[in-house]
Amino acid sequence: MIAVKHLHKSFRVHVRQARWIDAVRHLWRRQYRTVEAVKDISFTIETGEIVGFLGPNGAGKTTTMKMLAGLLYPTSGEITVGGFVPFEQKPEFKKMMSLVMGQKSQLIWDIPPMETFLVNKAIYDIDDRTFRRTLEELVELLELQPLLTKPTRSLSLGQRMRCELAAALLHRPAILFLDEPTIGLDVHTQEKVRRFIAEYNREYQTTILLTSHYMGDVTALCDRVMIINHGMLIYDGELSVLTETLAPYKRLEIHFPIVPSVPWDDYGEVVAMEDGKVTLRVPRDKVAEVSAHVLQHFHVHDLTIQDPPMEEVITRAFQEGLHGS
Ligand SMILES: Nc1ncnc2c1ncn2[C@@H]1O[C@H](COP(=O)(O)OP(=O)(O)OP(=O)(O)O)[C@@H](O)[C@H]1O
Repeated sequence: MIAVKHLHKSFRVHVRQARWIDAVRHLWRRQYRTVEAVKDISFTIETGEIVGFLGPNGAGKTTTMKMLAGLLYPTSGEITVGGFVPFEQKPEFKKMMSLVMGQKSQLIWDIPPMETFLVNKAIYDIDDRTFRRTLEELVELLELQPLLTKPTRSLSLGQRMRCELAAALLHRPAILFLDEPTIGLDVHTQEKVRRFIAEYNREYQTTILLTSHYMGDVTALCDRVMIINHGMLIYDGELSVLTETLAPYKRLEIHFPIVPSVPWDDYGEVVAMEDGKVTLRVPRDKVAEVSAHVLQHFHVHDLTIQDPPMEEVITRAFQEGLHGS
């Protein structure tokens, strides 16, 4: 569905002078430098996949997404999305994809969302029946009924994002680029948006590329992740493999009425010792044995086994400079 080969994008940026005298001198002779935002990345994404696109700030995620959506022209390399070359901006291409940016609204600010939906209906040439049916379904899934006729500017961030998603999906795109769709939303709304994306993908086999700084989005939605750092793809593979390779341990949280006074270091690395709770980092191959031992020898209220926090795994990926699999 999406194929990217040796993609590069560099920007020519004006160098600002720190001293005013240099700034004046360079008014006539501006200095430029080249920022290589994306350096030789290649990947393919199959129909129906949800792929997480991760990386620190400035890594090149948005630049890549904009090239995939046809908003930026690559410096070199090839992109095909659903058989189209995005920057040619063919009307058929625009009808098959949508780009949602958490930081940028496509809703018209001064009018209610319903009016933007009607504008999109005209732009995408959606017939009345299909429009009504699709809108009905999106209104129900995203709980939009009370929002449809309120001015967009009066909506909360979460309400607006739900309307953004509806606006982006009215023409039933086969491909969805989601750039930080949950940014700034409260935990409850993040959860709602996530559930919606998962359901929508299941129902329509929509191909989704998602960037997010919230690991909850990634763990809930993506089996596969691509990690980009300094414009280069450093990992492309299963999220679970990444976790197992970079964090070959699990977290054991054990709750007691009173924490027994024993050398917990013998069981694993002690991450935290709190009132009534011990958190251990235990190698994956020792987890079953340690858990069984603890349950057998102590009065335990509760014991949970968790994967290490995703933030930790991703940070390690950047530090260890992984190479694409
Ligand atoms: N229009 C532009 N002109 C000049 N430089 C740009 C432009 N757009 C992006 N860049 C630069 O390209 C690099 C990659 O930026 P990009 O926005 O793609 O990163 P990102 O991974 O999306 O970061 P974030 O998570 O902060 O959104 C950065 O160094 C950025 O400053």
